[in-house]
Amino acid sequence: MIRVEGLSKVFRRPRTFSGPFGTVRTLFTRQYEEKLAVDDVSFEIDEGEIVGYLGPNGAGKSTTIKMLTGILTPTGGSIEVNGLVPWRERTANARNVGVVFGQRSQLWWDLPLIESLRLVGALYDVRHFDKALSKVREILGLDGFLDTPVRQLSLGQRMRGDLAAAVLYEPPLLYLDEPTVGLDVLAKEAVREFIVETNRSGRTTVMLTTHDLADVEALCKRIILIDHGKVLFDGAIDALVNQPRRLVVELESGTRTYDIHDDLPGMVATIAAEHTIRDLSIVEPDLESVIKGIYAR
Ligand SMILES: Nc1ncnc2c1ncn2[C@@H]1O[C@H](COP(=O)(O)OP(=O)(O)OP(=O)(O)O)[C@@H](O)[C@H]1O
Repeated sequence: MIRVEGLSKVFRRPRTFSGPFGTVRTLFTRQYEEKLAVDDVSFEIDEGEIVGYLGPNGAGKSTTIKMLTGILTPTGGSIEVNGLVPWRERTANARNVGVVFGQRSQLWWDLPLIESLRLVGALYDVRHFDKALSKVREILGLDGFLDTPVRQLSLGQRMRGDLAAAVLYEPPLLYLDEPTVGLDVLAKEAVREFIVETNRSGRTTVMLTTHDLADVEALCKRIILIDHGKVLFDGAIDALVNQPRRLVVELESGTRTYDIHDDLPGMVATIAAEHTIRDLSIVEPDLESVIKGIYAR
């Protein structure tokens, strides 16, 4: 479904100067600095998968997604989405993908939600609009606010409207960039349920970017972790979390950690024979600490 190989993106921006006459220098020197936002990234995503594409702020996630949608042209490497090269066949590619950017709406701000959805329907040539709408309005619970202008919607309502617009034309692939950002727990739950249902009923492939690891635990079997534009991990979450528990001991010389395999009392006895143990604790491998550990490597 998605094949990415050796993908890179370099942004070139004018070098800015601070201090007295900084603005004038910026305007006249014409020096540029380069930022390698995505650096030799490769992965494949199969039909029907839900993959979490995770990384700290500035890691290169949105830049990758923008290249996958065709908004940005890569500096190097190749991308194929459903047999198409996104930036060359941008319109055809757009029909294959639904996109939600949680931080900003794709809807028309001044139009009532229903009008925005009608426009999406017309743009994407949705033949049986009423049928398509009735499917999403029920599952996303749009009824109370279909006639409200988008600018007056609460964040949770707006997100549901954006999700509706993204799936109205039944694309086989969804890119969701922080779809639960800023939502309360119930609204997050509703969005997650919608994603699961869309993936299950239509075999829709989902690539999800989020900082909320509860989203990841609820939705993804596989994650791709990136930082500084590079892939640090690509694999099953189970493999990450099914790591041994860790024993953390406070010794006089400082803190040490050990993987716990089987004989915990024996391990403690061995350590105690050589050191004075001040305190000890056992740490379960949760996703957050495992991911933090990978970033820190
Ligand atoms: N249009 C641009 N021009 C110059 N630099 C850019 C541009 N867009 C992104 N960058 C830089 O590229 C890097 C990657 O940015 P990107 O938005 O892909 O990160 P991200 O992983 O999505 O981060 P976040 O979690 O904060 O959204 C950052 O250092 C960012 O400043």
